[in-house]
Amino acid sequence: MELVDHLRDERNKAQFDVEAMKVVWAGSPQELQLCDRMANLVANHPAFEKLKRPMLVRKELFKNSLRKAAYARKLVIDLGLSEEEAKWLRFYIDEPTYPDLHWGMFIPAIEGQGSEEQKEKWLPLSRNMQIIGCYAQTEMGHGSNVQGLETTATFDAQQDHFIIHSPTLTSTKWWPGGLGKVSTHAVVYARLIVNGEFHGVHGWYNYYSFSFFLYLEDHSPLPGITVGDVGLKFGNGAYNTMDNGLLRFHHVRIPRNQMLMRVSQVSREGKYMQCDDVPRQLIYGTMVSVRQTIVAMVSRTLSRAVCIATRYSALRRQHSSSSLVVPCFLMIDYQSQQSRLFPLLASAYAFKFVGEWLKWLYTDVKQRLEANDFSTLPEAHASTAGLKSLTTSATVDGIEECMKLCGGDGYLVSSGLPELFAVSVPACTYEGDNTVLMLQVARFVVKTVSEVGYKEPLGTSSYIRRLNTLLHNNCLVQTGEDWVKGDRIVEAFEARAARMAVTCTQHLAKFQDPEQGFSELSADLVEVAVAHCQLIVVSKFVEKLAQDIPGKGVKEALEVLCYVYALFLVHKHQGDFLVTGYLTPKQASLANRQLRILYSRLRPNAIALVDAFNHTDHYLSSVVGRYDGNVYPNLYQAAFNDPFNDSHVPDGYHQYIHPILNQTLAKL
Ligand SMILES: CCCCCCCC/C=C\CCCCCCCC(=O)SCCNC(=O)CCNC(=O)[C@H](O)C(C)(C)COP(=O)(O)OP(=O)(O)OC[C@H]1O[C@@H](n2cnc3c(N)ncnc32)[C@H](O)[C@@H]1OP(=O)(O)O
Ligand SMILES: Cc1cc2nc3c(=O)[nH]c(=O)nc-3n(C[C@H](O)[C@H](O)[C@H](O)COP(=O)(O)OP(=O)(O)OC[C@H]3O[C@@H](n4cnc5c(N)ncnc54)[C@H](O)[C@@H]3O)c2cc1C
Repeated sequence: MELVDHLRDERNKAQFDVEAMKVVWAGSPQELQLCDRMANLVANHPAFEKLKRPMLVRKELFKNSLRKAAYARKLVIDLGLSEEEAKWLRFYIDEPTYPDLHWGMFIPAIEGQGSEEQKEKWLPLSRNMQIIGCYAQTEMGHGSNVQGLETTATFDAQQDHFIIHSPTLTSTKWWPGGLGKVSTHAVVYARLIVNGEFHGVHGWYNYYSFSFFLYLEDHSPLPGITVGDVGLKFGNGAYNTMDNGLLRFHHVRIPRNQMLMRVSQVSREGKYMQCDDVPRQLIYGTMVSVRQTIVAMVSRTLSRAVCIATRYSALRRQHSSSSLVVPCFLMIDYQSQQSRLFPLLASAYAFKFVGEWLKWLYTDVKQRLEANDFSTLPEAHASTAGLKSLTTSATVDGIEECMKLCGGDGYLVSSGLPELFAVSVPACTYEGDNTVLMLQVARFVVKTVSEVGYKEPLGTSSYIRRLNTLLHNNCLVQTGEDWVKGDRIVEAFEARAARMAVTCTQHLAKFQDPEQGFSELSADLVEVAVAHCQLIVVSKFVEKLAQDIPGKGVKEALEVLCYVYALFLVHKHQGDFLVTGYLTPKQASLANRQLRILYSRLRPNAIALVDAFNHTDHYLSSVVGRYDGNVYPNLYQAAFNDPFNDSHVPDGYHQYIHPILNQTLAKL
């Protein structure tokens, strides 16, 4: 049967080379080839079917996810896949499961915080999955406030042991992924007590289960340990494939050498030693690593939602305002639809490029940390925390908007959007609540501003070096066209960020107690941090455009996206730009007018731009976002694929509907 491409006319409108854009989106021809191979491996393997997921009850769902993880592991071994390939394989399976935490947090925690000897001993076991680990930091009473953790690790010099204990209910470890049912091991964060003295929170390599090797049938916990799952979470399917767990210790003994000893050590004699040249913040290092990974991945999540909403918008017709009878307008041709959709499309590209940059920054920091150079850690912390916060919040809001952009059909599970929303929304909380992370960025920015004159701002804060110019020179834009110049846009974002940061720093200086000031001004400080982070995203997009980008029309299409992203933000936050005095109302309205012109330039490329994401239909798992655009017959069929339609007479019909119809309710 011949396949009909319902989006062919839209595809023919493209003004750029889609294959070349695919390379830009993927990062390189090699990355494109790798992702394509892994995506198709998953799409073509029946083990990874996922459409029935939302219909399954938790126990079936969980078993199903274990089966998929086991198949994935088998494929990794059978096909001899590299760690990078295995990572993409897991990504395209598209189901949160214990390996995410094992590979994403447990192993990095040992790598970053273990001594050489510890790494030699535990890493091979972990990498071969002879043990499965998780990252147990959060407690029932303490998530954001890591210093407040209550679990204790008391050194017993006589037996050369640590005694791990949960002294209160609120000290129960609460939320760690993979902990509830699967892991055999955990990196546990606890307060160190040596000779009755507290030494802050540290990480311990700990085992809490009898089943050291997975093939043991008995998976009951060790004496003194209570472990379980925290319970059903938001959205059927979604994050319920993960066994987020709870864990309590009752005076559990572990050998002294299971304390992760890179940052500090306890000797056989019970002497606490902090390594002089290693900052304490390194125990937070795993979080920096995962926040970077989240930013590297988040653009794919947003691109998926945008791909679905763009394809459906380019197919579905609605009535024009002049004729309520003839359906003529494609949804995508409504200005109002474009003004909601195109900034999200531009954001997906913007987040991709900032993610690439952050990966570079993190790789550099990691190499420095290995060589005991900690100078760039604060910048890495602020950038990973801020960008994780900015991009996940925008992505989750974006998915919800895409759902609405598809009208009623977006709300159907078969659109793929509700599950995508449910699985993504905890990203605003896990790995650091987004507001708490923005407050960390604000601390960094305010500190940088306060130190001007005696400490040179570096990296992402180097614009603060030009504080005088940014505070006193106002915007030079006179026409709409003036707004589509990279350096002008970056300068506008720099001026806004600098002015907001200086105002907040001045307000803070009025408080005698800086912490009280910080607390009272926290809402403003979050806005300062957002301005700083948006500047990073915009400037990295502009820097990307300065590179050599091959392919017919590719650079031009990216330029439009970059300006859409930036001018959409200028419009959305015009209050900031106006209040700081950088823009006049006339300049702000020119930005908005230019934005509309950019939407019309983006319009013919819209479908090609989402095709360039190279998503398979399996990954999208969306009837309305199908590549071939053959939506309506499949939407109809999907309704009948729902087991609820197996019978015309649902359970309970005879019992509860007949009495109403027969007016025999008294018999109930
Ligand atoms: C939208 C869809 C996206 C999909 C993407 C899919 C990708 C998949 C990838 C992956 C799968 C992941 C699956 C989920 C996994 C979830 C796992 C978890 O959730 S693990 C728990 C995380 N828990 C937190 O994050 C707690 C947050 N709290 C904190 O980090 C701290 O407590 C903090 C920073 C809020 C406060 O720390 P203080 O109490 O020590 O206080 P202060 O004074 O603020 O900090 C002291 C100094 O330390 C620095 N600092 C703080 N954190 C740092 C860090 N991480 N690195 C370096 N320095 C740090 C600060 O800048 C400050 O420095 P100075 O003294 O000013 O120079
Ligand atoms: C799906 C999921 C997976 C997770 N996986 C893991 C894991 O593998 N390992 C692990 O250890 N943990 C994990 N967590 C826990 C997660 O890291 C915490 O939920 C997160 O750090 C936030 O902490 P909290 O839940 O205690 O929120 P809270 O800190 O109680 O925050 C609640 C509210 O208070 C506000 N708030 C808190 N502190 C401040 C402050 N100082 N200033 C201003 N406002 C503040 C926040 O903005 C938020 O609005 C996971 C959580 C989820 C949802």
